[in-house]
Parts: sequence; C-alpha cells; structure tokens
Amino acid sequence: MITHGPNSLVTNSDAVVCKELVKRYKQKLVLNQFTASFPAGKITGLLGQNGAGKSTLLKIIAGLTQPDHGEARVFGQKIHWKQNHDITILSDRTKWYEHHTVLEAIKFSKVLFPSFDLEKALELIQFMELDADQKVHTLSKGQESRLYLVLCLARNTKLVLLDEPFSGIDLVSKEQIIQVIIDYMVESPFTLIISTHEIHETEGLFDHAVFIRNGANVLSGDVEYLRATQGSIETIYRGIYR
Ligand SMILES: Nc1ncnc2c1ncn2[C@@H]1O[C@H](COP(=O)(O)OP(=O)(O)OP(=O)(O)O)[C@@H](O)[C@H]1O
Repeated sequence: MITHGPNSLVTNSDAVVCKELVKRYKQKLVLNQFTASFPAGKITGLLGQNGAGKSTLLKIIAGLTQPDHGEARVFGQKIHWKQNHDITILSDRTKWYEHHTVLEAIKFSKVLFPSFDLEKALELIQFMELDADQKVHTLSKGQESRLYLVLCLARNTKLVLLDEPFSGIDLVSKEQIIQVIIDYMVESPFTLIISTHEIHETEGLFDHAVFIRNGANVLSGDVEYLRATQGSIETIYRGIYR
C-alpha cells in the first residue's frame, strides 16, 4: 500500500479506520488485507474497477457484513449495531418504499429515525424537483436516486456511505446532487464516503481518495496532495487500472 498526504495517517481525526480487512466469499478473496483511514468531516472518494471490493468494504463499515479477519473502527469504536444511529448507507441495490409516495417515504423515515429532519427533507425534495405525491416505483432512475439521497442526508448521521449514487443519472442532475451534498456539508459537517465510477464529474467533490484494486488499498491520500504530486484523480485512476 502506498499512502500520501496528511490525511492518510491514522489520527484522531479519522472517522473510519480499517486494518488488514480480509473478506472471502467461498474461495473468492474479495478484500485482501485492506488497510486505510477515512478522515472525519471530509468527503472520500472510494475508487476502483468493477468487482474491486468497494461495496463489500462499505457494507463492513456499516456493520452489514463481517470481515473474516482484520478490524474496522468507526469513530474509534468497533462496529456494533448500537452505532446504527450514527451511520447511513445507501447501497447501489437499494429499493426503499417502492409502493409509497415520495411524501410517505419521507414521513416513514421520520418515524424510523428520530433525528430525521422532516423540514429539511421537504425543502430538498422541492429543490430536487420531486413530486411529493408520486409513487416511488414510478420515479425515473435519476428521480429515485435524488429521493434516496434526500432520505440519507436528512437523517443527519455523522457518517454517510453512498455506494454509486450517480450511476445512470444525467449530467445536470449529477451536478445538482453534488451541489446539494456540498451545501449540506457546509451546513452541518459529516463524514462522507462515496464509491463511484463517475470520476471525471465528481473528482472536484473529493477531499480524500482511496484507490482499491483486487481488494487492497493501492493508493490513498489527500486529493490536493495527490493532484500536486501525481496529476488529476482521473489520470491517477487510469495509471493504476490501465
Ligand atoms: N454476497 C456475495 N456472494 C458472493 N460473492 C460476492 C458477494 N458480494 C460480492 N461478491 C463478489 O465480491 C467481489 C467484489 O464485489 P463488490 O460488490 O464488493 O465490488 P465493487 O467494487 O463494489 O464492484 P462494482 O464497482 O461492480 O459495484 C465481486 O467479485 C463479487 O462478485
């Protein structure tokens, strides 16, 4: 593993620290001694090719699956169900409240999660140009992604994990969503880890990047430092995965 930049060191300011994580599915090695830290209050891009192990890693951090070896800590604590109120995960396969309307989805979220900010969610669905009375299963892919993002952000958790939140979304919507994330971070800082293949459009969003290949951290660090020393995130990505 190569690490660079001030944020790549394990410090008290790390929200998530992963140490030598190993995960196998039957004989398949999916995470291979994965070690990395994710700085608190920053946005980290988790980058890698299809099948590199990104979703598996996010699920381990969220406590949805267990590593075979190694350890992940969130805010200094071993992962435990009691941390559920601190962590929001949006999986790339999520289907929430399909048979309800947008408004019902928001109201249910408020019932499920006491810290859910109903007013903020209502404000965001207007900004995202969603119809409160439309059934979730009739939303387009982009509209559905916007709704799920609203449901995640309005929970107000300290850690948000977004697994490919931009896939299948048009450029303008992507920019709109990125703007919402940036505004939200400014209003109430939290730690965000985003796995994405949309590097060109999203690289401006990242403070920190972790490149994963075959389940291992092959490069990570502060994005400004990486850019100054190695070029754009897209260039680095091409160099690693070519
Ligand atoms: N529940 C599972 N059972 C068996 N194999 C699995 C399971 N989940 C993931 N895998 C395998 O683990 C490997 C890593 O999958 P993962 O979804 O973590 O990768 P990824 O980096 O998120 O990929 P993508 O960018 O395509 O979403 C893949 O080969 C996948 O087939």
